[in-house]
Order: sequence, then C-alpha cells, then structure tokens
Amino acid sequence: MTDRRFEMESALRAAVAERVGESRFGLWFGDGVRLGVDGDALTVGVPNRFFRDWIKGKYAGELASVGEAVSGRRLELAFEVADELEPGVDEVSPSPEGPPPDDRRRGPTVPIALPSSPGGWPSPSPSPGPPVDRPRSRRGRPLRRLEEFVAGPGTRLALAACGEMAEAVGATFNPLVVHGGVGLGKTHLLEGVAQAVSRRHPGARVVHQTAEAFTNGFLESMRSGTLNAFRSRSRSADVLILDDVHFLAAKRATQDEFQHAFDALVSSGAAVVLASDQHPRLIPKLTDELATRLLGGMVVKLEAPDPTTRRAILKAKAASRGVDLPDAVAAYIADHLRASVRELEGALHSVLAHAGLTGKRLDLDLARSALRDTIRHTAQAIALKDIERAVSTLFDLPAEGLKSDSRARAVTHPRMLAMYLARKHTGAAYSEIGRYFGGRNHSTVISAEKKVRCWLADEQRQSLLAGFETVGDVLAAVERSLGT
Ligand SMILES: Nc1ncnc2c1ncn2[C@@H]1O[C@H](COP(=O)(O)OP(=O)(O)OP(=O)(O)O)[C@@H](O)[C@H]1O
Repeated sequence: MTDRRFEMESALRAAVAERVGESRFGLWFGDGVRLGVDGDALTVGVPNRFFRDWIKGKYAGELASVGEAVSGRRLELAFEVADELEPGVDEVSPSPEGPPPDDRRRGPTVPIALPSSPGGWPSPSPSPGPPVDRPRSRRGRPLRRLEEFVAGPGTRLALAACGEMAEAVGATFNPLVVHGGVGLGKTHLLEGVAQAVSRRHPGARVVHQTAEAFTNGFLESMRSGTLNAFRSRSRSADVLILDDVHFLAAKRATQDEFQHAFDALVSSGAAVVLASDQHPRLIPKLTDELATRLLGGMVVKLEAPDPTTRRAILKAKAASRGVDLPDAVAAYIADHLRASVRELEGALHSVLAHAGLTGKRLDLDLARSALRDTIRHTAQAIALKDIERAVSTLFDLPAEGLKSDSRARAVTHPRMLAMYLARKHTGAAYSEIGRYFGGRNHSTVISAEKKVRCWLADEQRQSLLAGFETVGDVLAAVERSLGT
C-alpha cells in the first residue's frame, strides 16, 4: 500500500531542487531522503541524525517555504530518522559552519563531477579532464577514481560524501569514515579521494596508507629510536587517508599514537578519511576516546549492490576495457554472483578471458560455460537455515530452539553465535537475520555481532561449550560443519 503522506513528494522535491540548486539537492536530498505532508507537518525522512542536523541547520527555511508553497498552508518540520544502526551508534555532529557541499551526483551510473575548489591550496585548471600524471598506488597502478565508482542506492551517499571530502577537504565534516563488507569498494573510494584531492589541490600533502602500515611504521620507529621523525611525518599531512582501520582492534599503544596524530591533524585543519570493515562502534577493543573521535564527523556505510547496480558495474568495467558487454551476459553474472564487487570483477575477467582464448562470440552461452564452476560453487552458498541447523546440532538444541523466546544462556549464547555467523557467511542484512531468528530487530543482531567479536578478542574468555577451549574453537567447529 502506498503511503499517502508522500503523495506530494514529487512536487516537494522539484520545489526544493529549484530552491537549493541541483548540486546541493543531489547531495542532501538524494535517494535516502523523503519528503511528504502529514497533517500540518512537512515530514522529512532522513537516513541518519547527521542528515537531520545538517538539513535542519541549513535548509529549514527553504523547506518551510516549499511546504507552504506546495500545500497552501504553513507546515511544521517533522524529521524521521531511519538510522539502521542501534540507537546512539550514529551520534555524529556536523559543523554547519562549513562551506556548502556542491556535488553533481545524478544517477546510478553517472559519474560525479567535483567542482573546483573555493580556496585553500592552489587549484588546478577549471576543467580537470584526465590528469596527465595520474597518482599511483603503492603497487604502481594508477589510483582508482571517484568517477569510476558506479553508485547505487546503497553506495550513493558514500560516494557523495567522498566527493564532498575531496572538494571541501574537511571543512564540511571531519573525519569521514566509510565502512562496509569485503570487496564493496572502500579502498576504491579512498583512492578516489586521494586522487581527486591531488588533482583539485596540487599543493596538498596527502598521506595515504593502511592501518597496518601505520602500525608497522610506529613500531619500527620505537624500535629504532626515530619516533620523532615518524610523528612529524604522520602529523604533517593536509589529508590523512587510512584504510583498514579495523586493523587497530586491540592494539592499544598504536591506537593511542593514532589518536594523538588525529588530534594534531584535526587541530591543524587537516582532513581525515578512514575505511573500516565495521562501524567504528563495532570494532573490538577500540578505546572510547578513539571511537568517539571517529564518530565525530560523518560515518557512512557501503551496502552490497542491488541487481541493477551490479549490472551497471559490469557494463562499466567491460566498457573500460573497450568491450560492449551484452545485456544478457551482464544480467547472468549479476544474478548469480551477489556477494561483492570483487567477485563480479573476477567473473567478468573469466568471461572476457574465455572469449579471448577461444575466439568465440561473447554471449550467454559463453558466459554460462566460462562460469560453470564458479556459479556451481556459489549455488552452494550458505543459507540462514544451514547456520541454524549447524549451531543447533553442535549445542544439541531442539529444532526451532534458536528462534524461541527463551532467555536462558543455553539458548541466547548459541543464538548470538548463529547471528554472528550469519553476518559472516551470508549476504543477509541485519534486519533479515533478526527476523529469521525469532522476529528480532536489527539492533539485537548488531549487539550479538559485537558481543561475539568481544568474546573472540578476549583471550581469557572461556568457550561456551564443554569440550572446546575458546569461543573461536566453537565457531571453527560450526564453520567446519558448514563446509567453509
Ligand atoms: N561501486 C563500484 N563501482 C566500480 N567498481 C567497484 C565498485 N565497488 C567496488 N569496485 C571494485 O571492486 C574491487 C574491490 O573493491 P575494493 O578493493 O575497493 O573493496 P574493499 O571494500 O576495500 O575490500 P576489502 O574489504 O577486501 O579491502 C575494486 O577493483 C574496485 O574498483
């Protein structure tokens, strides 16, 4: 059933776009934001509190005028925050004094354009075009660009935030944390920010490394008595980009060092961009001091791409290799491989290699034959019921026991393990897992995942089951029976 509150949405959106301009509209009123009229209220549905605070601080006046113009009466603003994380997780505080964002994102396959900088470092020529000397990754390949990132509903906000970061370098929000599962484009986005900053602000010093390299550099400098040099290097950046922040989990000394570097950088006006495979609140054994800092800017999640976006990614990747991928082939790959973009890339690579080696036409038959083994393997992917069965068997619980209302530890602990394994081995969303295991909500699954990670990080923690030494051993036993 359609929600009658949103009957006037298109008129409201058109009027807001008219007032705030296409580019700002694209960033702040894109897919995740809804506009509707409910009685005397103009309802503004936003993805998280960051958006609520930003829109309230910057656009309340425009929204009130638009509401009145479209509905013919004065409306109060009412925000609905659809934050998918547990309450308190996304407590972010934007600094509404920053310059307005100006991103030109339009649709799933349209690359964003980054307008020229308002100031700061000397700007390059107004029409950037492909840079002659494209910055390279440590492995010598050119850095991926934001324009090459194909956004869909679950990644558009992250792309827009990275575009804004590359443009305003921390003046709009700081830090930016991008988090999400394996192979969903975190490194690509970070490289894109590094590349765009270098292009937009050629004088800027961009330090771009992994948390592991930061950790190794720190430990080595302690060992060799060169801590001062390490500090002056890591604290003199204009933009610090740190990948795989979850690597800092349980590394107390490195966390402290990074926290001081972070404070020094932010107080000198530098921008910080981070990626992690988990939300900062879920990284085990991260000090509260550091977690709070990471949550102090914008935290944005990358979701796995939907089928339309998967197809668009495949088409774009093939086009970048000069291949016009037939729709049927793109659809076949996109429908069978869903876990990550890296997996899609691998499949595309196999299909193109197969075509090249056999000289056959690139069509559905060729794709089927090239991917037969890969897809057979994926078809055996783990389902929620497999995890339920494996955990119940190991803990000797009755069928449906994990879905029951029982609050006894003998049931709640295995249920938490099952939820953790479901996140790890299936593509299911928090809400889907919660529903499956007895109609629970997504925050229960988030808490379960966090709890299990703490158990795993705690070496003193006893296992949950007689006969096993650690929680890790219990999980390994379940995973063995799942055939992973
Ligand atoms: N939306 C996208 N559009 C285009 N390419 C993408 C997209 N998402 C991911 N990719 C590509 O998929 C590959 C894997 O992405 P990337 O390495 O950035 O993932 P990641 O999230 O950092 O993974 P990991 O957690 O394993 O480090 C890269 O080649 C990247 O360019």
